[in-house]
Amino acid sequence: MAPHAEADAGGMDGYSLNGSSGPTRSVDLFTVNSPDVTYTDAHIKSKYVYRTTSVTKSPEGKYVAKPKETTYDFQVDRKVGRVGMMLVGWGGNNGTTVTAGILANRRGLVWETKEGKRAANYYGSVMMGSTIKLGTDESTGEEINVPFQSVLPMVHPNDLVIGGWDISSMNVADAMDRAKVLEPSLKQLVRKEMSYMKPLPSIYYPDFIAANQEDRADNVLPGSKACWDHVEQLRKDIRTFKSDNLLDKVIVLWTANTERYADMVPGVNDTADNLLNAIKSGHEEISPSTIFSVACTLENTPFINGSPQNTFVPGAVELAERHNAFIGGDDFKSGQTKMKSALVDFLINAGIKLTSIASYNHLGNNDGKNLSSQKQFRSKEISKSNVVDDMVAANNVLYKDGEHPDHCVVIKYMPAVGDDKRALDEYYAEIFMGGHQTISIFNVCEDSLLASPLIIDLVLVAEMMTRIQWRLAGTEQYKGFHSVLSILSYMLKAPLTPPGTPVVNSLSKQRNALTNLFRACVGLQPESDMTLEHKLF
Ligand SMILES: NC(=O)c1ccc[n+]([C@@H]2O[C@H](COP(=O)([O-])OP(=O)(O)OC[C@H]3O[C@@H](n4cnc5c(N)ncnc54)[C@H](O)[C@@H]3O)[C@@H](O)[C@H]2O)c1
Ligand SMILES: O=P([O-])([O-])O[C@@H]1[C@@H](O)[C@H](O)[C@@H](O)[C@H](O)[C@@H]1O
Repeated sequence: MAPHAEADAGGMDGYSLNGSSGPTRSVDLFTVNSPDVTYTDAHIKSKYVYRTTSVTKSPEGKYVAKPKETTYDFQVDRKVGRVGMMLVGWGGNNGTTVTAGILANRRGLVWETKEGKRAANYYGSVMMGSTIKLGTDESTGEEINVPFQSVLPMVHPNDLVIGGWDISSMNVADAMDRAKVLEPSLKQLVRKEMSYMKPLPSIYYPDFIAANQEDRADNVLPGSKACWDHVEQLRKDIRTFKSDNLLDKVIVLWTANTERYADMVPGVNDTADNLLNAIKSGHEEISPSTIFSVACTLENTPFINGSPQNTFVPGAVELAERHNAFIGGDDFKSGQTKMKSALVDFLINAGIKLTSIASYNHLGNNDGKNLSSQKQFRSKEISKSNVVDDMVAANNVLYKDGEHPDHCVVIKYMPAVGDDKRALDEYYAEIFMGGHQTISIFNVCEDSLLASPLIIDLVLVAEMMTRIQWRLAGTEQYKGFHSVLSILSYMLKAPLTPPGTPVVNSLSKQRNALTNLFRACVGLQPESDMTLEHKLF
């Protein structure tokens, strides 16, 4: 097996060497009994009536709301196949942590901590750790909830074959030590397997990440700016990883350092053809993450950006659309911002006028070190700041056009705290009759233990989307979803959406979109939570 690929995990799938077992594989937990749903060995086929409300404005300025129905046919490929996950930045805190976590779950490991035994789990993964309401028990009326991962035939994270790249040559076990995230008692149980895992050399363009990262860069391909050889090498790496591990498909995910924003340069990154030509001519404004995006698109391999930089320049999006390749991003929504997108949703939808948000955090990991450089911080400041825009704009009762809460984002690098990020937030709001409400939050968490489950969710949902097709009822041709996977938004701070479509940051709306798409694929209507059955009798 190729050295960079995951060494033989040693453990057996789904069984434990220590008596516990990881999350069950909730396959075939339920079927839908409906004339609109057909199950074959190969597919789940559903007919779905999508109901929306279209609004127009009358000459008198009144809104006119009109119910609208569109009927779609969905088709889900039930064959999961062998799936690979290639991480860019595999040797980082997130990369090593998610790798150790998957190995520990695969083997159902249990380890000692000062608070006693701990068992492997997938807490923090919405797919593996949460449920959705299936319906109501016909006889008792109680809610029936099922694991999110059971709604559609998804790849189980325990089965992911892991590989990737890093500009640091350190093997993934030693890099796990460097990350200082996991308990020594756990690390010793996965160390041997991870010591065989060696990141592939990557592309390193110093100008895009902090200068303080240079001392890690001992595993780099020749060339310090864009060149076509880099695209071809990454494509070859993906093909080799796929063939060496007998994979049916690979998902590539960027969890490498935050890059500075790339300038938008007409004639360079504004169109697909210009971008391809700019790479061939070695233009200095093409970032490593955009090179990865182009390479993945040309290999028809989904590429997800877990960092805040503008990887998906217009040319990269157009290229993905041209090749019907999937892309998604940006920036894992892990802790402080996830909380913000829920709290702001609650406050504003409760009619409370949020007037200022002060978001401060400090952390001492390598991500924090990279973000201590202004240009890289600016990328993060943008993704952390825009998360309230849609919720504010949706409430014209509280906010006049253009009015919005004050919002500041501060990130400081404090080596002493390592990966244990401290997030301090103050939310200040106007309430009834001139009153004020101040909400202060102090949130301490190992940043990588929040981000790693999101990596799993992003890979699982992106892989699932490669097996879902749709057509308008009555037409012949099924096709895939738009190249830009906005359905991934729940896991991301700055959701990338198809050009010209709105960005939704509200955490509840994002989760509803994910839930209801999965329900639609098995012919179920959205859960309205009206529970009329408990009100009309
Ligand atoms: N909670 C979180 O951890 C969180 C949340 C949101 C976003 N992020 C983002 O995820 C990314 C990774 O976070 P982390 O804590 O793992 O950081 P990290 O610094 O520990 O890991 C990044 C890794 O990327 C490698 N790298 C840098 N440039 C590379 C390149 N061109 N090719 C391949 N490897 C490269 C580095 O050597 C390092 O090992 C950062 O951009 C961070 O902002 C993290
Ligand atoms: O917790 P969150 O708001 O999603 O975002 C985190 C920031 O608070 C932190 O400063 C940064 O280093 C992480 O990469 C991550 O982006």
